[in-house]
Amino acid sequence: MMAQILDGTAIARALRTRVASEVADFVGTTGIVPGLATVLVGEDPASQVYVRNKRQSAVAAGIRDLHRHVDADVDQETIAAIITELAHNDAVSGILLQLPLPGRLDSKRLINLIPPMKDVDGLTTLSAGLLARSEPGLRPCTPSGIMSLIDATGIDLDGADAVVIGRSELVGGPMARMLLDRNTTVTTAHSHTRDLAAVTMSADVLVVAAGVPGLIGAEHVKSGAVVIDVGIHHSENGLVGDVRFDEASKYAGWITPVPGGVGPMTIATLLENTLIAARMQAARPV
Ligand SMILES: Nc1nc(=O)c2c([nH]1)NC[C@@H]1CN(c3ccc(C(=O)N[C@@H](CCC(=O)O)C(=O)O)cc3)C=[N+]21
Ligand SMILES: [Mg+2]
Repeated sequence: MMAQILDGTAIARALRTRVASEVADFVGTTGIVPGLATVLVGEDPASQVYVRNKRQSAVAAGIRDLHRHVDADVDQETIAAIITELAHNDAVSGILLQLPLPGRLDSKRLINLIPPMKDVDGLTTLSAGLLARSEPGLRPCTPSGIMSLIDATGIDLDGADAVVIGRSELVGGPMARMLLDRNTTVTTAHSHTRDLAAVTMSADVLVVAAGVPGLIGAEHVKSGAVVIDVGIHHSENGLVGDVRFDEASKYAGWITPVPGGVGPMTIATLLENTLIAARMQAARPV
């Protein structure tokens, strides 16, 4: 049996179309055009590609594009002032500070200058706390997009075994929490896990966000599992993930490709969060 492909490109396109139509309705009823402010520091080529994709997708969905690009040698106070200006700017519904930042900048302090209602990346300490308590709030885009992918398979998550590899603040941490909120039995594995295959072989849902190219192969995948590959690495053979696709797809029931899996869902979810943010601010201004 070969796995069915979880086509993130197609599922993200459908989500972007739905968001675009809801944005048009929102503009019609409120007169407010949602705005997304992306903040890019420096010239990292991958970050430039991602930010360009986010801006283009926003415009295509009827969201206003407010971009700030600052030099790599910017100091902490300058970028703090930019974020504070965006925080008070009524044209801005959502603020996304593209990561990683140059190491001498204090990312956490800068992210926490984003008001919770404009935190479309779900990365502030407050948004993380709301998720930890299962209270309503903006959720990080990648795990939220992955939940949409898993739901597209139609599998029943209640009582299922889920394994997340990785515990980052951007992906693995919030992913485990969101799967728990859907009543799965969640295990988090990471670089210190002794016997990875022993843990992953029971997974009905396996989310791989380890940042290690080709970490997961045939010996890790339970028959029929949903396998989500968050990894994205440049290699001689183009982009590859954390999962050896050729091997894992022989056993998985569903599997995401790289590219065309999680990446497009991250961007579509960012647009969804920007609309949610605009709705919150229309109801109760920041
Ligand atoms: N504050 C912040 N929020 C983020 O959400 C964030 C971030 N910083 N820093 C970096 C990571 C990475 N990320 C991706 C988004 C889209 C694709 C994407 O569209 N990938 C395409 C391929 C793109 C390509 O060709 O390189 C795909 O997988 O099909 C990938 C990765 C968001 N991130
Ligand atoms: Mg890790």
